[in-house]
Amino acid sequence: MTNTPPAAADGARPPQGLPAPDNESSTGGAGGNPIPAEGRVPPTHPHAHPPTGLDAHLIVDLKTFHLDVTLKAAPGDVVALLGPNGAGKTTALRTLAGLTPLTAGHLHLDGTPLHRTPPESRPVGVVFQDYLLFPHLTALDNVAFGPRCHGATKKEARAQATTWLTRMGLAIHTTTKPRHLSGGQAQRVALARALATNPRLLLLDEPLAALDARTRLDIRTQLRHHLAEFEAVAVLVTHDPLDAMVLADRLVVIEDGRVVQEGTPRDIARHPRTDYIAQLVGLNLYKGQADGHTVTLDAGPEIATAETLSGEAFVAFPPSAVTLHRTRPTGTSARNLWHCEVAGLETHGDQIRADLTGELPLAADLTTVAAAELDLHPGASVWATVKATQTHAYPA
Ligand SMILES: Nc1ncnc2c1ncn2[C@@H]1O[C@H](COP(=O)(O)OP(=O)(O)OP(=O)(O)O)[C@@H](O)[C@H]1O
Repeated sequence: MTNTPPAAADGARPPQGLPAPDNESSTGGAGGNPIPAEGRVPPTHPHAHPPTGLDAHLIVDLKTFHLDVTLKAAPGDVVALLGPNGAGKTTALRTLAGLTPLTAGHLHLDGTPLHRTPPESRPVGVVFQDYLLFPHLTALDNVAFGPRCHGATKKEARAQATTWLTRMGLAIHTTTKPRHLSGGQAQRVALARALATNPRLLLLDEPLAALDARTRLDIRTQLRHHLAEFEAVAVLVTHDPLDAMVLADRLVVIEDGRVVQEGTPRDIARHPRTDYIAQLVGLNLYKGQADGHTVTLDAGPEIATAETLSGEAFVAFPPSAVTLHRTRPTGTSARNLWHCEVAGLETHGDQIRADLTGELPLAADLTTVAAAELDLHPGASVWATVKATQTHAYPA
């Protein structure tokens, strides 16, 4: 997500258009309520309706971009919005947060229309990518800021903040200021601040993007645990398919302002329906006309499949299912054989990924030793084989 709301990096402006925080450390226990009366709502949000979750049809017209996304989620669901750059994930999240107005459509949470409620009064918690912690406030006061904005007294807010920081394993950091927190600790403080308001909708913008690889692994596990315990709706935006698969129950893939596919991580990984998703989950994907065990691609060649289908179909197989040969193989049991040319080679984990063009454009993975033995280089002519049993065909 690239265009987060006005940053509070200098502590001057709070997230989500909320009033600026009082410096709780300096005002002590006395002091008046800094929150304007019109921005005050009860600390908890009694439901006019039983909690039914999120029911949104987000239609937003920006100058050169049109978003039209339907999102539904039951309490307890964790939904990940995935999509390429510029797809509209940020716009969708900002609209859910009330930072970008709806042009049309609706936004209902637990049966209540939210789009008529100002952002600061919505039962919505947001964790921004760069956390937007107030640098001059301690971890405790940063977290207490959430409930304070939702009308809690200073004492209540601090008690809630202490509970949440303890729950996040940060009890010993209550008096620490953000600059002395590690990335992972700051992330948890930001999550505690959002959760301390008892939101009915939790929004997370690239929650792990600012962390280094090692911290990311730990925090991903912890975040998964906290999200599993969260009993309202959580929506997160991420570029990272692993984060999405680990953290979310359901993925909603957005391309060009529209939902192109949604489902469980397993469904999406097994049945990608666009090139972007196929790339994301690391599969070669083709579309064509199925007739029995053969799918004839729109572009020409045929793929032999294990499944029997008829009509429009997708066929997918992983790059690891491809075997490369420098001369046309004889006596292979693989039913698929294509003549290709190496367009490029790159390291992919501990493998070499060969990008092939020709009869069928495809990606193939092989070991470094195999790549050396085959003397692969850009422009090299190769034969690719794939067993029908390693393909997966499904209706388009
Ligand atoms: N305030 C705005 N006014 C006009 N156009 C905007 C505005 N904000 C975003 N856009 C456009 O809307 C489109 C979607 O942007 P958005 O940031 O929602 O995508 P994204 O999926 O979050 O991308 P990324 O992954 O790069 O963050 C882009 O073309 C962007 O230029």
